[in-house]
Amino acid sequence: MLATRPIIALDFPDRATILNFLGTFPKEEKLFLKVGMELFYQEGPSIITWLKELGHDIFLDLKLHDIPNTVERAMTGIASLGVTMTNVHASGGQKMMRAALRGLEKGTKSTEQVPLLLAVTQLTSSTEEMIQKEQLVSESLLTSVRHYADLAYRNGLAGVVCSALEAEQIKKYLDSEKFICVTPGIRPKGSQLGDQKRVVTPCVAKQLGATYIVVGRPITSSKTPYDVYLTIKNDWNGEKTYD
Ligand SMILES: O=c1ccn([C@@H]2O[C@H](COP(=O)(O)O)[C@@H](O)[C@H]2O)c(=O)[nH]1
Repeated sequence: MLATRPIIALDFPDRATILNFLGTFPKEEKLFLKVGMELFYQEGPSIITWLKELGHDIFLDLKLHDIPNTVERAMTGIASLGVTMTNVHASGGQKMMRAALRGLEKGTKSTEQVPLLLAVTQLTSSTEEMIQKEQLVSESLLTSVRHYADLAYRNGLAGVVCSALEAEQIKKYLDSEKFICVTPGIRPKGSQLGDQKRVVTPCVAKQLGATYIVVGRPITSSKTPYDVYLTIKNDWNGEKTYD
């Protein structure tokens, strides 16, 4: 399985700004949008209903990380929103991951699909040095990411959030092509890295086995978001490369 549409990270403060942003896209273009903490905490669940009514698919990226009971109950609420994908931090542990799945199953209507549950491994803004010094991880970053992916896989999650740099290794390690690798830290050649550390271009992400790419600022900060979106989409789909 390989997604054709890049997921756009809608890191905006409110509905008015999104209306402006989406106004630069043709109305008939159905997008895969990621709603994260900034937008969800400002606008609340109604933002999801609204974006879905416009015909878009939603990845709700709240990265839950709490005790299993709390995460289970929160996920029941999230499932009722009808999102396609959502996530937890893998470092919350196996019990928490299983609780999250239970919550999603409880909250999903019998006529709808249970949202895909992903586990965030190591943030794409983290480096080898950071995880060793700040998290006291004694293994390499790749080993840590693979370990979290393995926990997610063995506990029935659909996939992980990781850098595309690790996607190939994860799939090999788990011997599963179906396991989803959703990869932020995507930067077309020449674009600003910002706080991202483990980055690749859309084209390289595909070669490395990413299932989905997540792109925010290269599109949302552009003066021509739709053009940039199409260029990234083409690069991801192998129709054009940057050099
Ligand atoms: O490891 C992670 C997990 C989530 N993200 C999110 O993806 C987007 C990336 O945005 P850019 O503007 O393209 O950097 C953002 O919403 C993050 O919260 C991530 O970057 N890394």
